[in-house]
Amino acid sequence: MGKYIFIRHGESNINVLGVLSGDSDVSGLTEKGMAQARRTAEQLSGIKIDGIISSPLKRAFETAKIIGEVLNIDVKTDERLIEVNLGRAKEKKINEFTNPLYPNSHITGSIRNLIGMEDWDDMISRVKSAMDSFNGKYIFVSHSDPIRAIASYYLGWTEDDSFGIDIKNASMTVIDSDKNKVLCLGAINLDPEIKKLFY
Ligand SMILES: O=C(O)[C@H](O)COP(=O)(O)O
Repeated sequence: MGKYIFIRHGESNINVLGVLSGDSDVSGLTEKGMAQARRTAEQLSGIKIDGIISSPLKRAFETAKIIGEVLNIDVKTDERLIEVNLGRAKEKKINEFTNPLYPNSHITGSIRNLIGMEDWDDMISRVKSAMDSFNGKYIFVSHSDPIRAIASYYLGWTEDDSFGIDIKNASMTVIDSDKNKVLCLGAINLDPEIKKLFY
């Protein structure tokens, strides 16, 4: 356990198509996604951490490599940080599965089982397992759903409670698991008071 800076990868080619990625690995970063990753790396310059752990998917690993180059830290990958398994929704248009009253939103729990999507609690368990394996101060580069899920867990929220959370590309969500606290959620500018915890 310790302090974790969860970073969603930068914008990917599939993100811009309005297509659900899931654990698909067909998509790397756009030029904008690379610029987002570089901007986030600059926010983090000067921190002292124990490592960078990344989802093995190309869009996340490319983001982690950009951050690692700026911070001069090698990147390790861990499958437990991979994006949610979307079942039959993988690589399909987002709005085929979201509530038609709320286009471009999240697939909600009731549909999860119907399409064979990974269970919300299972997703939380695997991210927590990764945190248990890396004790200290880490950057975890991951994806929209796992970050929203682990933040909701530490906020004491359900999946429905978190429906309004939109984890932006290359944004930072900082969790202090020793204190069971979410210090920031989807931030693109890191609060200096939070950054001090990583010196
Ligand atoms: O498309 C998806 O699976 C999610 O909505 C976003 O996934 P990503 O964070 O890997 O882009």
